[in-house]
Amino acid sequence: MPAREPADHDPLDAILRPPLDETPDEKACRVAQEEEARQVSQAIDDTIRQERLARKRMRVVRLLLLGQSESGKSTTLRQFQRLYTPSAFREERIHWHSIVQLNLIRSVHTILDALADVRPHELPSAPPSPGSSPPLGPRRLPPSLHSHRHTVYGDSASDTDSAETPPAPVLPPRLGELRARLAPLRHVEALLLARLVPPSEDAPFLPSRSRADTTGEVFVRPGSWKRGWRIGPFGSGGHGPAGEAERELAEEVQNVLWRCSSDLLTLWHDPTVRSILKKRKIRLEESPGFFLNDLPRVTAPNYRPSDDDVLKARLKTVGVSEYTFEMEAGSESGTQWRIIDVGGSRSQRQTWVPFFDDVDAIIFLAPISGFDQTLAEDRSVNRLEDSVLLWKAVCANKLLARVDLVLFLNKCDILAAKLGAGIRLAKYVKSFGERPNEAETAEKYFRSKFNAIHREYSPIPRKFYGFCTSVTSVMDGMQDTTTTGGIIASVRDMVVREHLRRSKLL
Ligand SMILES: Nc1nc2c(ncn2[C@@H]2O[C@H](COP(=O)(O)OP(=O)(O)OP(=O)(O)O)[C@@H](O)[C@H]2O)c(=O)[nH]1
Ligand SMILES: [Mg+2]
Repeated sequence: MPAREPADHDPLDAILRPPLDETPDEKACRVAQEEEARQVSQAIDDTIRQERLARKRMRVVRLLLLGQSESGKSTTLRQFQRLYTPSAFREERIHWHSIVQLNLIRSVHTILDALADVRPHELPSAPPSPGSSPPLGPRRLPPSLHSHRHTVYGDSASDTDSAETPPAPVLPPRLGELRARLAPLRHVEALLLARLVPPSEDAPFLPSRSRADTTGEVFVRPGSWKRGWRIGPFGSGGHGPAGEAERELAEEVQNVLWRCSSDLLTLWHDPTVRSILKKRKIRLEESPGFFLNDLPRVTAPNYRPSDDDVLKARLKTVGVSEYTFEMEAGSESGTQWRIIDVGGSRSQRQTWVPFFDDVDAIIFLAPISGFDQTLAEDRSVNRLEDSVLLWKAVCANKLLARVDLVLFLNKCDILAAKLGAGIRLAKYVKSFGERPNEAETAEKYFRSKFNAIHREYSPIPRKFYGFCTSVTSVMDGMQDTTTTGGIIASVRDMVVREHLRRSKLL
């Protein structure tokens, strides 16, 4: 057996030790080389230290927004912009002008589509009929309605049949005339879409129009739509012939809307229209991008979107958009934020995972008002159920085990409106049981359910941050955690705290 080396023996030392027969010249050369090497190594160490310090000083905070489509991710992002980079937010408001117009026109088309095949039982004087979708075959009508011979899709069988088979679809003539007068809106919609999406891009419509649901969503890829939309309708930006053409187009759109304005008001306030929408369970007021209650303002020639309009407007996200900004004010001034907003529809969700790697916190949005709705992309899936499954998956994800999750139980305003209108939560969520059908009780119930999932599925214990939100609200009160501004401020504090804790580990 070889003899054991002394404990402090360093095998490298023997190799690096200068030779015993080193001449004075060789020694001087070696010492000079060693000094040079030391300086190079010192410089490398300094660079690394400085980079680390710069990273800490710059404080890049990464925040990822997750949740199903229409949950409110992009709206939350806009709230961050409104609250922390208000001047940039104000400058961008003009870009939303045409999105609001498109949203408005889409609501109008939902009504006009519903008027295309009105059935007698949907008229206000008609007795209630079981279910919202009447049978399409011939039926016996109440005598008072037999006189209506005006049909909108010319059911020939009803014309030839005896008294047993009265005409099926009927539309009061005044509504037929309104429909005809509002036909130019189709053209305006096409103009807006062509202007919004350059010809090389994907078609901006998702093909999902149906009678019960008002989707048929406009989408554009992030970053591209504002480029095609540089010019506001009031001559902001854009010179030369292209700018002139853009301005003319914008004026034409605004003129048509202005000319249609009183017909639009008549249509929206018509009791027959309201009755038809109600019987078909079309609740436009609760749909994304609802501007029919703002008709005079939005159709006026001098219309400019307000903060509220920008938050209420609907533009579906396809792909991933990363918004980087520096806080303009407050103690966090200088902090760079990267907020990553992803598309939430099912086909978009595979884009999420690459962002799990380097994120300080996640805001997960669960729109609890969706308990009686199905996904636009899959009519067999209940929205609330989808949110619960997504939340479970996010909580259980090992890559996110050490990331703080913030839950926004969103669209509480719509939840309150639905329960207030008599829609019973227990009919859709059996476990809600006999609890009072009130928003406050429902919010508490959902909070505890989502909290329980968080506890059960998180790979390692972590704190639960859950808020009931209506992220379209412009109520601020930074100290008040019941307002959107207050909630976002406390999320910001939490995220910054977490970020600092992580950077200390660098
Ligand atoms: N009433 C109400 N509307 C909301 C609320 N949150 C979002 N909305 C509206 O719902 C619509 C959808 O919100 P978005 O922020 O576009 O949803 P998203 O999660 O980004 O959806 P995708 O881009 O499809 O993934 C918009 O018209 C918003 O104005 C809310 O709390 N209350
Ligand atoms: Mg979005």
